[in-house]
Amino acid sequence: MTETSPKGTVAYEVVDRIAWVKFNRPDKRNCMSPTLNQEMLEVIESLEFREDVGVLVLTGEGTAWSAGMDLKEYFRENEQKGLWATRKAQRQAYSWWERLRWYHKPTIAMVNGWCFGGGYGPLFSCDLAFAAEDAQFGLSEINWGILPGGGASKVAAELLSFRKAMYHAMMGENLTGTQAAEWGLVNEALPGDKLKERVTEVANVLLAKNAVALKATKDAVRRVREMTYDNAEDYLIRAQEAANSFDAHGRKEATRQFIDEKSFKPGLGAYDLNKQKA
Ligand SMILES: CC(C)(COP(=O)(O)OP(=O)(O)OC[C@H]1O[C@@H](n2cnc3c(N)ncnc32)[C@H](O)[C@@H]1OP(=O)(O)O)[C@@H](O)C(=O)NCCC(=O)NCCSC(=O)/C=C/c1ccc(O)cc1
Repeated sequence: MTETSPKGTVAYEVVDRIAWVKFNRPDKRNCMSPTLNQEMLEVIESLEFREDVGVLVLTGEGTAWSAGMDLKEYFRENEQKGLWATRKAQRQAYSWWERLRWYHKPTIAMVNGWCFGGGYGPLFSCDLAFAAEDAQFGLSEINWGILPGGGASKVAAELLSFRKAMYHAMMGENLTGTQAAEWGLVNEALPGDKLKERVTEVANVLLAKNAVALKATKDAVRRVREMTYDNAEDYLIRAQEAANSFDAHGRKEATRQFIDEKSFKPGLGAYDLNKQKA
């Protein structure tokens, strides 16, 4: 059953351990107002540690994923109120993107349509991203006279080559979902009517993996990007040991199924979570 946040800017439902969370301002192409940012934080926080949630998918109602920041409510109205209001609105936006970057469960962006500017923040926050072939991605900031702020330039520089990031940020041209996949902004592009099926398939693969190891893995990939090789090696030893203290049995059970029972090969798939011996 679909539920909505109190002011209706976010819709969500949990089906078979997948939380489908939607930007829900289709009339405004799901642009992010301060209300949406506040409500999105509350919704994702409420889902994060629910036992019936194993994966979160972020998508959009209607023709847009998100048309970026709300130029009226996020920018103009806050600028009129003063710096305090601008800073507050920034904190509201950045805090849910940050929360999502380090989310306890795996996260997937399912980009169904328009994705502009500020939308690159949550796009990067999600661990994986799948787009409709005809979705449109753009750093449109240059087209209305600002730089790609709110992390958008950083996302372009993180996910694209230097030349492509420059072109994308400076030219104000859009990429289709297909091009976004070729450029590395998203993992894959699919026909719109196949998008949900593929995302569900990916989510189900993740649901069958060891959840403690998945959280450690997604954090590790984000953290090591900024480390030297030696620091990464050290961090990964510690992260592995910390993960083991939360899940002492998983690795031992997987080893048992591989070495003793010979019922699976780690190189070819995940061990059976349901077989754990007492
Ligand atoms: C191509 C779009 C996405 C769709 O076109 P459409 O399907 O023909 O729809 P409409 O343009 O008719 O839009 C429907 C409604 O949604 C509204 N809308 C549609 N995007 C918007 C919108 N970003 N705002 C505020 N109303 C909108 C639009 O004004 C209109 O409102 P209304 O006339 O009342 O029905 C078009 O709406 C459009 O170009 N939108 C603007 C995209 C855009 O440049 N986004 C902003 C990028 S910049 C950014 O995000 C900044 C990041 C940032 C982050 C943090 C920071 O601290 C600093 C910076």
